[in-house]
Amino acid sequence: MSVTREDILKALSRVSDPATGKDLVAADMVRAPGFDPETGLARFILEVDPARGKALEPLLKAAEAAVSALPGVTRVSGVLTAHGPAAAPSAAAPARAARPAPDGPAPSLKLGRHPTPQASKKLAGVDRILAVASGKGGVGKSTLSANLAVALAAEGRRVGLLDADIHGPSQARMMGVSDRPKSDGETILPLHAHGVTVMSIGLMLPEDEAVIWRGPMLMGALQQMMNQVRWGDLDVLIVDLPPGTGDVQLSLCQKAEVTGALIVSTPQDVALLDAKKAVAMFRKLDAPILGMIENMSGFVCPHCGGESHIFGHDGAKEEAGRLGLPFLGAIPLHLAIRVAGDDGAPIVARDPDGPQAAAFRALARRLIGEGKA
Ligand SMILES: Nc1ncnc2c1ncn2[C@@H]1O[C@H](COP(=O)(O)OP(=O)(O)OP(=O)(O)O)[C@@H](O)[C@H]1O
Repeated sequence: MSVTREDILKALSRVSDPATGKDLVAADMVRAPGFDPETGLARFILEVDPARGKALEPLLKAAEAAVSALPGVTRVSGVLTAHGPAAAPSAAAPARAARPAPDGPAPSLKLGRHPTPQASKKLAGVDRILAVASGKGGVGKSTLSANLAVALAAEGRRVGLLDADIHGPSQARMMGVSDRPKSDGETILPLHAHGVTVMSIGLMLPEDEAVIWRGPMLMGALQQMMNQVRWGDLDVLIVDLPPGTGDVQLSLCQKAEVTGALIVSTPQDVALLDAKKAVAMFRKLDAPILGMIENMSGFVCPHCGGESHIFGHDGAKEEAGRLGLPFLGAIPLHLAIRVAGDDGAPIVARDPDGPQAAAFRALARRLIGEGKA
């Protein structure tokens, strides 16, 4: 039996928000109701005040129960999404250790709106946009993005680094920036570290605010980070993407002209399987893929200097060959790389001529040599 949009709205109009006494439809909280007759899945989004966050979980449950009672619905997926301006962090919401505490009130810019139409996919003043992506989390995307940014800057390029990993931003920690970016209400002034212009959504929002963002909210936030940050003239803007093949990746390719994607993977089969999905996504979105990079390629013992291949060896190189992509290099797994990133000075900044920086610097020189960065 098919369920219509109106059926879902009718069910949701029988659920009231206890805070206002209004039903969800009358309160204009319902977005994107939909039904998939093949799977029996009904979907909807509730757009809510971010300040109420988790307190609205029972309301979401009640809304899902109302929709699941409709004949023909076998599963329900309701999502809470936030609207409204970013608030300053509250004492009740301590920042995660990985995120430095911003030192002032949030800029008055309203982050977290739905995407708006834009005339062009070109970012004024920005020559190239490189997307750093991976299918799987934790493979070293952020480490590569930060070190590549610093390495390109060391070669004299004008480089921006945008942390678009909205649910797990780490560039503020890796690049060692903690000040709250300033804003004139129209534009956001980015920060600068190690010769790179840096911006992270993690510097703009209290941690518990973006976690409930989905779909259009993520897209809107990314669009604002691209267009409202005063990047200045850049040879290259590196975008550190979240892991996977979700809304942020899609939105970046739809809203901006990605000149090249770099796919990071460890040599393990599971990571490579996910990397293949990322490659397929960029191909579908017509974004050029510059190649694959193998991170954590071999473990270099800090004591004896010997190398062991904990996660296997050459997996990404072989996969790149199978996919018809260039293999752009292997980064060793080394304690110094992790420690430098945790300390806010990527290894290329901390020890530019050392052996661990070499692979990142070679990648930067190769991309410049090929006119890609
Ligand atoms: N080559 C390396 N040698 C040593 N440690 C590394 C290396 N690459 C990454 N790491 C460490 O592994 C952890 C995960 O790396 P990173 O945050 O860069 O991955 P990610 O793919 O961006 O993760 P996420 O999916 O959370 O965004 C970090 O602690 C980082 O310091």
